[in-house]
Amino acid sequence: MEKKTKPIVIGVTGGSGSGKTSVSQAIYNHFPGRSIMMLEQDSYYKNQDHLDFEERLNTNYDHPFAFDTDLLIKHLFKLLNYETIEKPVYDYTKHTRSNEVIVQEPKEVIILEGILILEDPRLREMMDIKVYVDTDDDIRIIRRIKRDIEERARTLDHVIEQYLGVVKPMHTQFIEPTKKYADIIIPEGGRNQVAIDLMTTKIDTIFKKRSL
Ligand SMILES: Nc1ncnc2c1ncn2[C@@H]1O[C@H](COP(=O)(O)OP(=O)(O)O)[C@@H](O)[C@H]1O
Ligand SMILES: O=c1ccn([C@@H]2O[C@H](COP(=O)(O)O)[C@@H](O)[C@H]2O)c(=O)[nH]1
Repeated sequence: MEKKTKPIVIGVTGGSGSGKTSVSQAIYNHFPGRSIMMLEQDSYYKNQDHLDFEERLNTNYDHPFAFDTDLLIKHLFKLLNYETIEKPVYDYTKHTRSNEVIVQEPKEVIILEGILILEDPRLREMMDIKVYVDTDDDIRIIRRIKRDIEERARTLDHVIEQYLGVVKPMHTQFIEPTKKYADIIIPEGGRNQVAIDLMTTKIDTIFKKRSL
């Protein structure tokens, strides 16, 4: 009996501020109206409704324990089985899940993006292509300061304290070491058009093979 095809999972990882969201968006935007979707690991940060705001501020968001990885894996399995999921929505300003969910229909190509997606062997096992966006630490912190103040309602002092206390050491301990699992390493994220073209060409081939 012919083996049924399953959706393709492309994992895109890298440190905070490396440009992995920009790379993933650029790939996704190349295929308007096609069977492709984004799945952000950030959506699977654990619910923290039981903690007060001060405690949430002190959570280590760069440790694998911060994520509800079981739920992410469950949803990924459903998508690979062509089932619809209800994706959680994370609110960075409140440091917890919002009450909303996004109904996400299955697609042929899934771009899974996040800082620690290559850290869990179960997730690695589910990916067909693994990409690591490799950007210097100084560039990443500059981007993070700008983004966290403008978009995530943080103060400069908080961003610096969090970076030195948690983000940097967790990056060294958990994120950087996952580079060895990558099939492709993209230097300097967002604007590496050559790398984005290579990825979109590969996805085009997948669509053609599936007559999509
Ligand atoms: N190549 C780039 N040059 C300049 N700014 C960039 C570049 N790539 C991303 N950015 C900016 O840096 C910030 C972080 O990028 P993002 O793609 O969200 O990174 P990540 O998802 O890895 O945290 C965003 O504000 C984004 O617009
Ligand atoms: O409530 C939260 C949740 C996450 N963070 C930080 O976000 C980054 C991951 O997002 P990127 O888009 O990859 O930067 C992670 O480093 C956490 O520290 C947070 O500050 N608060």
